[in-house]
Amino acid sequence: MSRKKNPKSKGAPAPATSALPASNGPRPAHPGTAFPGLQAPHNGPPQPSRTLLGGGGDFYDVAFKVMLVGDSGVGKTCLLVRFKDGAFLAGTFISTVGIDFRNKVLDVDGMKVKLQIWDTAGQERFRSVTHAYYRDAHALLLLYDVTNKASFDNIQAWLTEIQEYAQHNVVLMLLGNKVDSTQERVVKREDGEKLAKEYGLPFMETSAKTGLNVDLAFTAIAKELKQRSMKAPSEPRFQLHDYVKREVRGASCCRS
Ligand SMILES: Nc1nc2c(ncn2[C@@H]2O[C@H](COP(=O)(O)OP(=O)(O)OP(=O)(O)O)[C@@H](O)[C@H]2O)c(=O)[nH]1
Ligand SMILES: [Mg+2]
Repeated sequence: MSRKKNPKSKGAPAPATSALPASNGPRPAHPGTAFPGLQAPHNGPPQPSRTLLGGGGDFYDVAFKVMLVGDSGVGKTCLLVRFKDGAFLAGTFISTVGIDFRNKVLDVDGMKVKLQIWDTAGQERFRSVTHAYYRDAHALLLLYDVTNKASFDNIQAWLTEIQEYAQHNVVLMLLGNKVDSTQERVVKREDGEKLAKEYGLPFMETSAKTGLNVDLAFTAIAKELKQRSMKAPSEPRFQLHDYVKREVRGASCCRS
């Protein structure tokens, strides 16, 4: 992934031209066009089609683009790495440059759902790069860091940005990350819940370090997107809020 040492401790900003997808997936000609399985442009309802992606043998029925957004350092890259590889990136914080993505195919109730997950740079100087990608996102995971009050206070600004640049029907979820850091916590779970309720968002606390609720966050998004993509769903409508409330684990719990 395109990662760069935190500029707070090092030199000049990298040029925005480094904001290209990495070679770990298909390289789109334009943002949001890397969906061979999608029949509709941008974020219109994707039509199922069994597709073989690249040489990796990744069959899928339907594909969606999910974006991770939030302040620099909240743990977007770590969350993605935890979900994709089941590992935690400990040690020196290496800030993402521009934008990057990883693919993961999930089995959602018998259907192969491919998530193309875009990991954005939280740093202000890459904001214009990120703006260009919002338009094609089917879902957004908006993160703050429970040990960083400013990242929580900035959620409102992120929501304004999302309102301006994302599709009006984008699936949005609020995540309070780093709940393993109990000593350093400054944002209470209730505060996150209150904010989420105010904006009508599903909410959960996560830890990229322990894996708490990480799979759940992506699975919930995949279920919602899959349901939306089906013209005449045979099963009862998936209720994202109810599902999250039912499945979410507390920070004191050890399950992921
Ligand atoms: N304790 C703890 N540390 C975490 C967690 N997630 C991320 N970190 C640490 O927080 C720092 C920032 O994580 P990143 O994932 O690189 O943050 P980011 O949001 O991608 O930051 P930008 O790329 O600059 O936008 C790193 O030092 C991680 O090790 C977590 O769940 N728990
Ligand atoms: Mg990052």
